[in-house]
Amino acid sequence: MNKIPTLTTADGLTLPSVGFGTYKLNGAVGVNAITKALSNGYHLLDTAFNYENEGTVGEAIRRSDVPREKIIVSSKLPGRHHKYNEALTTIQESLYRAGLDYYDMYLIHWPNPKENHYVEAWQALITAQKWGLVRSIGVSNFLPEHIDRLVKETGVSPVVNQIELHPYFSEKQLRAYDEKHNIITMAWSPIGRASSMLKDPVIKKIADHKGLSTSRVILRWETQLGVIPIPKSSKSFRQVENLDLFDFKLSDEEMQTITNLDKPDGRLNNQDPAKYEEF
Ligand SMILES: NC(=O)C1=CN([C@@H]2O[C@H](COP(=O)(O)OP(=O)(O)OC[C@H]3O[C@@H](n4cnc5c(N)ncnc54)[C@H](OP(=O)(O)O)[C@@H]3O)[C@@H](O)[C@H]2O)C=CC1
Ligand SMILES: O=C(O)C(=O)[C@@H](O)[C@H](O)C(=O)CO
Repeated sequence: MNKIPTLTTADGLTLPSVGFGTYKLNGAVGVNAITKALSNGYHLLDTAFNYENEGTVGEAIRRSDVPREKIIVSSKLPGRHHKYNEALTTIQESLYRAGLDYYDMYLIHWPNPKENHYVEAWQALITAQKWGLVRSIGVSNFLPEHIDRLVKETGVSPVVNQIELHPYFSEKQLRAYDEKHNIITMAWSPIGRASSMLKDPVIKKIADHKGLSTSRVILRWETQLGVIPIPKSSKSFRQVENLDLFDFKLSDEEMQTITNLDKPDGRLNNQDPAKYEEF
């Protein structure tokens, strides 16, 4: 397998251009899957307070042969703890759960604009970074209006925005906004949670022509867009497949053909961050 390229955040953190999603990987089964992912070459792990598996991630890191300092561990603040003091306590709890001294990246999971405490949450992340609890800070599911407000009220920009992104929802405008503001876009559910997207005839035609699986074509499309996909798999052979993206390329025409699959209602579960709230 070819070496995995890296991207560098605005504040100097080096990120592998593909990460590993851990939602639903819990307990002993989760520890085995995540330890395997580390040995298969994933050095960016995505977790969240709400996944209730930060302990699982921490245990996998301890069991792995990969040194802690070679791994980017990223977690997320839940919507119910956006108030400043609660947010700081939650980040500390997140670290205790994982048994780690620091996170490399910490994100606000959802903006929850009706609750309207996300600026306070951001101030807490800024403090956590000053205290050395987290190396870099970012957001997830934030729209430009939410990020503009963070920057206006605190002067500090997130370095990452993790959003739903796959061929049926390719987020052209939000990607352009992130790029303009030097924010790296990460793609969640990058293969659409193995939905019918993996059988899409347009993607399948490109995949068949190149002798590849549809998941590899989709993940390669994302990396060529400059986005970091974080596919999850409990199976070692799929983990390997999903990382094997760097010995082939999609042509400009193939890229555009996949981008054209975008649909306005292409979200998997209709989770529009302007309205959807998660606690
Ligand atoms: N910030 C946010 O709000 C959100 C963040 N996330 C993050 O993004 C990560 C990835 O998204 P997720 O929702 O898990 O969905 P993914 O798009 O990563 O799909 C995961 C599903 O695809 C299957 N799969 C994986 N690889 C293959 C393959 N090569 N061929 C066929 N099937 C495959 C997996 O099954 P199996 O395990 O059996 O291989 C699993 O069912 C999450 O784990 C989480 O870390 C997710 C949602 C929201
Ligand atoms: O996986 C995540 O990070 C989420 O935010 C999930 O809650 C996701 O949105 C979901 O699965 C909701 O049903």
